[in-house]
Amino acid sequence: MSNDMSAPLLLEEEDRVDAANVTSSSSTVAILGSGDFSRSLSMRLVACGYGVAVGSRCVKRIAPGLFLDAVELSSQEAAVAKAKSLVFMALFPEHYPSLLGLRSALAGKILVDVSNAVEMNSNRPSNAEQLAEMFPDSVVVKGFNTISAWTLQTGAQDGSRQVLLCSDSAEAKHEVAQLARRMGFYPVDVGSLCCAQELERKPLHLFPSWRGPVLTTYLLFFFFYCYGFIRGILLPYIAYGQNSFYRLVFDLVNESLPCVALVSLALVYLPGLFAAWLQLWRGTKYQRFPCWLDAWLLRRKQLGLLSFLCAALHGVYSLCLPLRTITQHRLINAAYSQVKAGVEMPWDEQGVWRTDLYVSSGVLGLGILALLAITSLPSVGNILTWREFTFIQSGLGYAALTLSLMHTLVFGWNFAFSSQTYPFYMPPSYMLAVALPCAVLVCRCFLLLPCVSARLARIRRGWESTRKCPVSQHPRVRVDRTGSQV
Ligand SMILES: NC(=O)C1=CN([C@@H]2O[C@H](COP(=O)(O)OP(=O)(O)OC[C@H]3O[C@@H](n4cnc5c(N)ncnc54)[C@H](OP(=O)(O)O)[C@@H]3O)[C@@H](O)[C@H]2O)C=CC1
Ligand SMILES: [Fe+3]
Repeated sequence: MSNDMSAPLLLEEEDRVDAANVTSSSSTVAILGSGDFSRSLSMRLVACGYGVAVGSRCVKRIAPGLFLDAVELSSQEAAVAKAKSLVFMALFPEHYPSLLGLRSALAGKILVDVSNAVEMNSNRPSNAEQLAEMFPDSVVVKGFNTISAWTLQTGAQDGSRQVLLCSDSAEAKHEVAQLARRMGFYPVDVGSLCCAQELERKPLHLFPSWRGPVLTTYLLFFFFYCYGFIRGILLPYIAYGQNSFYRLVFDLVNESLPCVALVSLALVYLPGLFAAWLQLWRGTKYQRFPCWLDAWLLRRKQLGLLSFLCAALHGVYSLCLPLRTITQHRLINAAYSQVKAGVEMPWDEQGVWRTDLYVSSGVLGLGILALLAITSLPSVGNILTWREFTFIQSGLGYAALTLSLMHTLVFGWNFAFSSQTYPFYMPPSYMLAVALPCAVLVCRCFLLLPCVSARLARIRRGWESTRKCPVSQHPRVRVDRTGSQV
């Protein structure tokens, strides 16, 4: 039995056929404990046609109307006796020892452990393994712990629909999977009971894969905002006494957002380039990447989505520009001055081109980023072939990076022509922000050179292996005694 958490297996469709054979009379399920989880689970089970017997230490204490009428409320012993085979342990693991008296009654039954861990780094065995040790004549299945009582009540329309299951008994797992499927969930087999620890810790994680990307985005924003403030507001104030602190709330945020979007988009493609360079340098793909590179490669989707968020916010901010008092003030003043002086604004052919190029590249870049974000959704990505997915995420991703870079460069160029207002100020953060994307695009172009890309393709197909990984250690290539490949 596998204990590989990285390759969960969706339990087979055949369960559906078995599920259809379940009748309420033959399939009473017992639930020990009469708390929140028990109440929600019993509601769901009754709705799905199961008979339910809830076992409580004191039935009289259960408030009337708390459970559906169809649910049989009884003592723990009576509930266990009514169960055909499944017994849900809807109580906290510290209370498991109080059930030791039911050991013989529970023998041969499947105990479903729904409990969760309370701390991340405990050295103790999982709750499910402890339960299995306490009841050696029963079979323990870990599952349903990642499903909230609320999701159980609403019938899997809200919240996660996956029920992760693990057990040392394939038959027991199959039976619980069948029940989960009938309740409208997707059972996912994650292996044997030694995976229970990982399952129990799952509810303790809060967006684990987003922590690094969110922190990176936040630090980038902080950096660009501070840099823009010092160069664009503080220095002009010190040097020329020019008070432009009003720019802190809108302009500076709107200038920092595209910088963050551009740099984080470059950070999405940078680890792929590092990986390619590393493979070229090592001359083999049969060596693991350093841990930091592995972690970075795994966070590309999150970085890309955050880049899209910043770009979208920049788009919204830019659309709101005409609503600002300062914009209206400047426009009306300029028009008034021109009318007063009797001069007409000359047609600036180059300026028109620049602005159109700037707006158009920005809109196209944002559009492609939106497409990338949509295809990164599992439901959309699942219907694409690997080739289609790579084309969109890599091919179109580089197109989005190029367009965003062009948008920023043209903006800088535009600004250079209107810099009279801020003699000290040329959007400095923009100049910094374009450096990394430029480097990424240049490296990518180098990898596209025919000789380099052909060598990389040979390495990635496993045809080439050089000095860094001796041929004899190569997993796919064997050498005979004379040293030639066979
Ligand atoms: N609530 C949720 O959304 C989720 C809960 N879970 C898990 O489900 C389990 C139950 O959670 P929940 O229903 O919320 O908890 P509650 O506190 O609401 O209910 C716990 C029940 O345990 C029973 N119990 C049995 N023996 C004892 C004892 N010695 N001392 C105290 N109580 C005892 C009690 O029922 P009685 O008095 O009738 O015997 C009590 O109602 C936990 O392990 C939890 O981690 C998992 C996922 C989600
Ligand atoms: Fe812009």
